[in-house]
Order: sequence, then structure tokens, then C-alpha cells
Amino acid sequence: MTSILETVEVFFRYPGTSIEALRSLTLHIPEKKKTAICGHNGSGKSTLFLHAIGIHAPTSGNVLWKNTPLSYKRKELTQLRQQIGLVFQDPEQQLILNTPYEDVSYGLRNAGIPEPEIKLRTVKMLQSMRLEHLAHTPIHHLSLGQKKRVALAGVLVLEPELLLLDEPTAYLDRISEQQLLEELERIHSRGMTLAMATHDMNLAYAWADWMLIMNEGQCVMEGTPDEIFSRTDAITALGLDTPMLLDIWNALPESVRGDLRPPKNIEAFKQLFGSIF
Ligand SMILES: Nc1ncnc2c1ncn2[C@@H]1O[C@H](COP(=O)(O)OP(=O)(O)OP(=O)(O)O)[C@@H](O)[C@H]1O
Repeated sequence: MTSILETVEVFFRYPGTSIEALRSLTLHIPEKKKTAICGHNGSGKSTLFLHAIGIHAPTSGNVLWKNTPLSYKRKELTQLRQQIGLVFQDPEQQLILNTPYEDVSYGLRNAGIPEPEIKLRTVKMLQSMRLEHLAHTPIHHLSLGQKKRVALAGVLVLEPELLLLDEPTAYLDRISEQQLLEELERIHSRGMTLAMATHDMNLAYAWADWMLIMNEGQCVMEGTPDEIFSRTDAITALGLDTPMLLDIWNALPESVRGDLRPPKNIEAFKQLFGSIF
């Protein structure tokens, strides 16, 4: 598997704190895949993302983008941030202008794109995120779910090669979550590499094709969701949940499960049950 982003023995401590937020963190984010990065609160997921776009630099160790260590010079960082998009957990941290239109066009203007193209790309992006009717509404009038969509649109419009999402489904209702996942599926099918930090093991199991488990600033497990969740004892020892569907599946008698593969989502589960019973 080719890595698009990797960290090699990265240590990092926030100024004025005594604990290493990242402790010899070595991990790879594979190109073209959908990677779920899971771990407890405080395990270092957000700090990793902030290193990926060079907001923080390691105290020691290296962050590599396409096999090349990051340069922290202003010009190179600006270029890097056009290739790696980060959607923050809290949209308030990300949205700086007054309306969705202004916010989504801001990054394009910063990237020096000509004005007519900015207009075209902004309108298209707002349409594809179902935000066109809110284009000129003050951002503080939007719901949290709408703000999250604007924050995602503002990053996607720059067409990054790697999209990092920090808890993108937190506080979203089921329909908004479903719509977001469909949008992610669309952009992934066009070739974008995705990596999502999430606490939701059900989501990680259903969504990801690769998983990284972080604990206390280190990457302690990596593999496909099937590989990760076959190690139930290790997951439980880390205080993490196993996916509910997998728990139900494992509770079924062997005679029912047979050689079938466990379903990843509720729709697949219903279909399979329909065929068994
Ligand atoms: N701005 C900051 N100043 C000081 N310490 C920080 C800061 N941000 C994070 N930390 C510390 O760094 C460690 C890693 O935090 P981080 O936010 O990266 O974890 P996380 O896995 O993203 O957590 P969560 O799931 O809660 O978002 C924690 O010990 C946290 O207290």
C-alpha cells in the first residue's frame, strides 16, 4: 500500500504541558483509501491532523507528505494546505466569514484563482452540498449541521488530494449523517483519499477500508476493520467498543452464521437475515 501521509517517530508536547500529546507516533495513511482513526479522547487524533497540515511541527521526528518531509516555510505550507484539507471538529473554529458564499470562496481567492472561476466553483460547490438556498444567509443563523456542511464545502472546493475529517458526524442527526456519508462516497469515488477521526466504532466498521487505533499519542493497531475487530480482547483492553452489528453477529449460533461474512451495516444485516430466516 502506498502512503500519502506518514509520521515517523513523532514526539510533540503542547507548550506549558507536561504530557507528550504524541509519543513516538509512527503511522501511515494509505493513498486512495478511507481510513478511520479511532481512539479515546486525548489519544492525539486532532494533534495528528494539526501536524499533517503543519499547524504544529514535531518536537522530534518527521511528518512526510508523499514520502517527503514537510517544509514549514510559509510558501510551502500554503501549497501543502491546498493538497491536504482539514475539516475541524468544531465548525466555529473554521468558519471565519459572514456567509457560506463568502466562506467557500475565501480559500479559492487565497489560492490566487481568477475571479470568474471562483464564482463558478463556489456556486457549484454550494449546490453539490445542498447549500445554495443558504448562500447569503449569515453563518450565525445556520444550524450546526448546516455549519458543518459549509466547513466541508470550504475545504472541498480546493479539491485537496487528502481530506482529513475530525469527528465529522459528531452532533449530526441520522439524516444529516447519512447525507454527509453519501457526499464522502461521491468524492472518494472521484479519487480523493479520506481519513476520519471518530469515536464511533459502528461508523468506523461500516465506513472504513483501513483503520488506525491510537492510544496515548501512539498508533497501537492498524489493519482492515475485519482484522482490527477480530482482535476483540485488544480493543476491549483499550477501553474501546466493538461494533454493535458484529456483537450481534458473533452472538448468533455457528449454524446460522455458517460461512457468511458479517454484514457491515443495518441494511446488509436486514437483507442477510431475510435470506437466513
Ligand atoms: N491546545 C492544547 N493545549 C494543551 N494541551 C492540549 C491542547 N490540545 C490538546 N492537548 C492535549 O494533547 C493530548 C492529545 O489531544 P487531542 O485533542 O489531540 O486528542 P484527540 O484524540 O483528538 O481527543 P478528542 O477525541 O477528545 O478530540 C491531550 O492530552 C490533550 O489534553
